[in-house]
Amino acid sequence: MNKPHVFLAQSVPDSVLSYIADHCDYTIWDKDEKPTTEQLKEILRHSDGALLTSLSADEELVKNCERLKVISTATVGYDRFDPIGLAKHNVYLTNTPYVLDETVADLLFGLILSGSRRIAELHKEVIDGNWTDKTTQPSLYGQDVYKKTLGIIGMGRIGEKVVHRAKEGFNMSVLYHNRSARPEAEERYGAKKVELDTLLEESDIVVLMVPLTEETTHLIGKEELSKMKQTALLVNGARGPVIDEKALIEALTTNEIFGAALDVFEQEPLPSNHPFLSLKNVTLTPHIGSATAATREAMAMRAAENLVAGALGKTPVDVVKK
Ligand SMILES: NC(=O)c1ccc[n+]([C@@H]2O[C@H](COP(=O)([O-])OP(=O)(O)OC[C@H]3O[C@@H](n4cnc5c(N)ncnc54)[C@H](O)[C@@H]3O)[C@@H](O)[C@H]2O)c1
Ligand SMILES: O=C(O)[C@H](O)CO
Repeated sequence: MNKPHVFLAQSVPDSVLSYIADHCDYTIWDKDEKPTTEQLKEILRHSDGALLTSLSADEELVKNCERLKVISTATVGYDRFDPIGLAKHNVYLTNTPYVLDETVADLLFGLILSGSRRIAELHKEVIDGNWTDKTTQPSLYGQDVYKKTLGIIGMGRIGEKVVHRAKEGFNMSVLYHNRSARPEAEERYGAKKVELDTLLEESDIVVLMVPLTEETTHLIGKEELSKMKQTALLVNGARGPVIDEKALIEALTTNEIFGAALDVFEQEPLPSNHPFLSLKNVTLTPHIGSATAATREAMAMRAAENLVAGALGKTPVDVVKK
């Protein structure tokens, strides 16, 4: 029997490629520039499945792809894909939940600690040869994390792992804002579900961990920032557009809040003239929430398992239901 054919828009680890090759024939896109929409349409017309992690897909892309059964992304966030549009043409969208939760929560705690204790800012002072008596003056003191109040917006898989670290490691109080109540987390961590405004007003550290949707676009803007404490830190591990960056730059410039620690941005990579780059009260990382060798390999394998299952005509484990 002929194997199904899958398209890989980017390379994958050898172990993952070998798994795919056991079940499918494959083509890998090996050019530096991404395929154009027209090239992609043509490729997908001849594919049973596709791994499109760094690309996007909607109804228009797949409407003439009779063979195509699955589009897999090696990410948990799927905001660049339209699961409803794909489903209209019997194409599953799959993502990679669970396997990255602990790793992303670790990074978020790195951002919390860096932002609160000014680690990135003072690291730069040391590197630049500016370690003088002034470096330890009160105006450069940080904020405590231990026993402070963490406000988590988006108490999902990753949000809960952040809360676990906050409670078990740092004895923090936890407020959360989520679409639905999480009674287990309330019982386990003493987390309290509150309205967004209350969370903003009462938290020392506000962490964003919601998916990017119409509803969460610019969830944090001028008005929301004005409700935060002047000593508060804003941490974004979700997606850049969840924050209105213009409003955040204003709040950081006028010290309306203490600082921000950000892994995601409205435009990625950040343009070289971006105002964030000249602010001191920010920690910036280049969207590396899940970027450890082990986790990225686990994500690639999970994406491959979904891809292969779909291409073979089975229902993949991680079908995005919207
Ligand atoms: N920085 C990174 O590298 C990185 C890594 C992984 C995930 N992410 C982002 O984090 C997001 C969350 O991942 P997850 O696996 O925890 O997802 P999840 O679905 O388990 O959790 C998201 C939570 O947000 C809640 N939510 C959704 N819309 C909301 C709204 N309007 N108001 C309040 N709560 C809302 C949901 O109820 C859910 O509990 C992903 O969608 C992705 O965009 C980023
Ligand atoms: O959504 C995800 O999995 C991360 O942002 C990695 O891109």
